[in-house]
Amino acid sequence: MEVNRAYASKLAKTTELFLLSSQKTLAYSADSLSNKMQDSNWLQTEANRLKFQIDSFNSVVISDNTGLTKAASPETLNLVGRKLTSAGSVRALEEKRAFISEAYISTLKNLIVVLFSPIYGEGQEYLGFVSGSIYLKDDNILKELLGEHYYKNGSYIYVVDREQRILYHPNKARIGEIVTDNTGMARMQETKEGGVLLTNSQGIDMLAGYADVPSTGWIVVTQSPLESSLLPLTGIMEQVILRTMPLAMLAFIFIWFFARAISEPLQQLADKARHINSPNVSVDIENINTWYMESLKLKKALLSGVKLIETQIFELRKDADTDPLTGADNRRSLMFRLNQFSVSEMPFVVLALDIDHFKRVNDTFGHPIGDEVLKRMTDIIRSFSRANDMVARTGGEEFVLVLKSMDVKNAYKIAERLRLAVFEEEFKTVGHISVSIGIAHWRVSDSITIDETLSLADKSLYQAKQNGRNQCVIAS
Ligand SMILES: Nc1nc2c(ncn2[C@@H]2O[C@H](COP(=O)(O)OP(=O)(O)OP(=O)(O)O)[C@@H](O)[C@H]2O)c(=O)[nH]1
Repeated sequence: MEVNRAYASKLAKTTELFLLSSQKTLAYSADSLSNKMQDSNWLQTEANRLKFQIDSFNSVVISDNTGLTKAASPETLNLVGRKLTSAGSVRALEEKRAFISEAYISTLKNLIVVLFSPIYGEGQEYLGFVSGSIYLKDDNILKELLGEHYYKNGSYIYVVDREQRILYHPNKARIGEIVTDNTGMARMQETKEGGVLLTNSQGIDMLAGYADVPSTGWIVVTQSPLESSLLPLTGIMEQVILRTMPLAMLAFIFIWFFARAISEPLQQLADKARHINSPNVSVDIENINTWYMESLKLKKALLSGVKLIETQIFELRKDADTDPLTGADNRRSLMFRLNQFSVSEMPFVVLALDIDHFKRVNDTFGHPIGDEVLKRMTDIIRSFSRANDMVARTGGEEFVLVLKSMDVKNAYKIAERLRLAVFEEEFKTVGHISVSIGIAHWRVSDSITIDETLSLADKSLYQAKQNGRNQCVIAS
């Protein structure tokens, strides 16, 4: 755009110079004719000189103050003796001063621009004018200057006057046309010189540079298609992309690896956080490779969270499985373990134990003392259990001792020893008490359920109570 502006500016200045010097030539000639208006030979010679000495004008006319042609060159125009009625001539006679006309259609039907210079006599009386016409469509210096430019990339030059009439254009047919559909025209008329991105009458985007010719108000426009201006850039862009591609790929791969290395421990930690209740989650978290400080901090936070949860779960589980007074397992826990034994076909013996006349203990010594008896009783029963056996409190003063992998005979011996141990115990405040024990055996070969086994043990216990208490009874 700037290149176009500079070129348009140069052309506009050259045009201005040409017009001013042409006008000076006419003015000088007009001066020399002040006392020669009656000499038609002289006038014709002068007209020929102006026409043929330089190529500024396509025709030269010398008129008197009535518009009558006194001399015209080339003579083939046959204007001598004819009255001039064209717009320029009428204006020249009226204004009696030097000026450059707007473009108009001449008497001879040419599209012309005419330079007028008045002729004054020695007493300053108006005698007529000398005019030089430039035919916009024919050859002349101005056409050489403005009309002929050859570009390969679709650039071209045109000139418009104040009325936006085209004076020069590579397409001759358009000369004389008024431009109406050029989006940059208003701006050009307004600012006189500059650059503008416009859409021309063919709808093509153009980068235009423009400059005005001050003496005529013409605007010289040099414009190039936007697309052809950007075309080299596209090539450069392609080259830049091609050359930077390997580096960009390398950078991309590096970033990808690095991002993966960063995200991997986070991903794994998030995965473990999602399955926080799975077994061994702490070990899994511990094994995650947290190679940078932030992930390490996250791992530690997660581990302490897991530990807290595990502790709480352990506490809750313990609460759910144990009897709060004695710390023995409760009925829920008992059933769970017995079912486990049954599934794994592990034989066991159930001792259902009930304190005799416990109501009396409570009634005599009070409930808190009764509680102490229950706790001590638990300890005694526990002292008869082995590592994988189980002590459960199943009711107020009822207990169950489960003896794993044992036959009834041995179980009975243990039950008897337990009963005696209780009987011999000196309970604090209370003194001696006794227990009754019902014994039931479970084997997979007997095909009885856990509930049936417990029920059998209860029945035997009931039998022991019926038989007078402080004794052991084996289920039949
Ligand atoms: N101190 C205390 N007493 C309890 C608890 N749970 C139940 N008991 C009492 O245990 C007693 C059970 O009485 P009973 O079922 O009549 O049986 P018993 O007096 O032991 O008589 P037999 O079993 O027939 O020998 C009741 O007095 C209950 O209040 C407890 O947690 N603490």
